[in-house]
Amino acid sequence: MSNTKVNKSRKHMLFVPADKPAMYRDVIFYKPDTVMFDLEDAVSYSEKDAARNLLVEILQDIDYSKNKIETCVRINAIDTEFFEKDVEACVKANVDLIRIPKAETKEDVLKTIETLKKYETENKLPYEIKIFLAFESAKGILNAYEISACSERIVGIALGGVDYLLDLKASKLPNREELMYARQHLVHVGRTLKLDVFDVIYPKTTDAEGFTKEFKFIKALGFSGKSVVHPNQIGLINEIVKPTQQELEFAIEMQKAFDESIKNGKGVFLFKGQMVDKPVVEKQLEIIELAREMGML
Ligand SMILES: CC(C)(COP(=O)(O)OP(=O)(O)OC[C@H]1O[C@@H](n2cnc3c(N)ncnc32)[C@H](O)[C@@H]1OP(=O)(O)O)[C@@H](O)C(=O)NCCC(=O)NCCSC(=O)C[C@@](O)(CC(=O)O)C(=O)O
Ligand SMILES: [Mg+2]
Repeated sequence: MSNTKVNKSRKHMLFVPADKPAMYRDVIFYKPDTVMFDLEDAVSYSEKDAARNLLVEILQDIDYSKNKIETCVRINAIDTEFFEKDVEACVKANVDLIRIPKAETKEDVLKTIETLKKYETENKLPYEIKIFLAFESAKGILNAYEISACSERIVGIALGGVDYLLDLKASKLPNREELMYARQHLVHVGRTLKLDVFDVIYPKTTDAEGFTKEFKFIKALGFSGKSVVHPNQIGLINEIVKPTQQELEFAIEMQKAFDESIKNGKGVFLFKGQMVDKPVVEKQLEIIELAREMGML
């Protein structure tokens, strides 16, 4: 994973409205993989400047990377009066990532990156801020591959379900069937380009059962993780993805058996009644890696 200061895979990105000072410190206890301070839709027009100033002030003070938390800021779109100041603030706040909302064209994303480069150079930033793109419209979804492939800075993509439904003039179905096309399209784009792929927010913050069902479903579709709006949802994701002790032991045993088999010149063999070859072992290696990240090893 391409990441400037924090080196672990992303499963959750926690939205924090950038105008809520009390939430900034609490985030350290919730331990999201990525904290995403929002300057866009969670902040009202009258508070945009104050929120941006607060963000720079607090991020110069708190070092989230010490707690292995990656920082991201969702900026306002390029066609707003806030855009340029938001980008400058991200550089001054030394963030790891910028999330570009409502991405629709390659040209706008490239212009955003040019603006970012200008401020990085002016401020002599010693690293490159990476980019996460959110697709939130029919046009964005259709152009997603071309846009996502336009720069090496792009490390992940996300589906913004609330705005997407508005744009599509669609409504929520019981199992979110209306999102299937966009979800599967973005998973294909993300996996082709080796980017993280993030699913829509789940707005019912106290519905653990509904959240768990939806998270298991989107993991099975191939998503890396989910944008979340409440700390409760971080714990739920950790519980779902954390391998059981039994799964971990199985993975370690299979890896050992595979290494032995390779030494003996055999690429395929039977392990506990199951055929095993390279891709089967690679899946188990993901479990071992995740267990390591989650402190089980
Ligand atoms: C919903 C609510 C107000 C409820 O708060 P409440 O305080 O009533 O909740 P409580 O349960 O009482 O909180 C218990 C304790 O946790 C603390 N706590 C709660 N949430 C926390 C948090 N996020 N970060 C840190 N701390 C938190 C709280 O401060 C309290 O701390 P304490 O007082 O010390 O006990 C709050 O969660 C919240 O603001 N969420 C983020 C909302 C947001 O950013 N929306 C914009 C992004 S989506 C969008 O724009 C759509 C999108 O664009 C998306 C896309 O593109 O993907 C699209 O198109 O789909
Ligand atoms: Mg949105």
